[in-house]
Amino acid sequence: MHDLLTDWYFWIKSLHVVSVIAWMAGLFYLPRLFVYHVEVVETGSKTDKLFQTMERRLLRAIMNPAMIATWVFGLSLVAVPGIVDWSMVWPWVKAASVLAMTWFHMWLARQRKSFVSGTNSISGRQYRMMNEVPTILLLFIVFAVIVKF
Ligand code: HEM
Repeated sequence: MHDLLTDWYFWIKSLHVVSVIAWMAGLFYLPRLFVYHVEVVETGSKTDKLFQTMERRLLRAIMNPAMIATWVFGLSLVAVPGIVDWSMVWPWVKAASVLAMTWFHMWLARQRKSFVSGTNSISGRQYRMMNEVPTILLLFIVFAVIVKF
């Protein structure tokens, strides 16, 4: 099994990066949709339903599968012998950041449901601020995996 993972290392890493890109695209875009949904769209209108459809499809068709693929390929990379040295700092920074990114994904999924039930209580400004979370985590993750401090 270890030999197999080593042979496929570059393929797994490529698939990991592709999944990461798809996941990040959604993590950046969904909170932007929420900003416009709160600030411009009237609750119960046709546009409200259209936004709900766009948000549901983005989350279910792109973000959920991309998050799962990122985890599956990422954990496969962890299992490749000699790739992660847990005595260094970077794997811990990366682990904490990906857990935070996953929490952010779940938070967005909860907010999506609040639009469906008409109970959203978060303002456009707050969604704009939350939109910075994935950017900050992305910086931590990329510096961790590439600089490997
Ligand atoms: C979800 C759980 C994740 C796990 C378990 C994981 C694990 C890993 C591991 C073990 C590597 C290999 C490092 C190496 O070859 O030296 C890697 C590479 C990489 N990861 Fe992740 N990762 C995860 C999520 C993410 C996320 C969310 C991002 C970006 C936002 C990301 C970006 C990258 C990049 C860019 C590389 C390639 C670095 C290089 O050039 O070698 N990963 N990941």
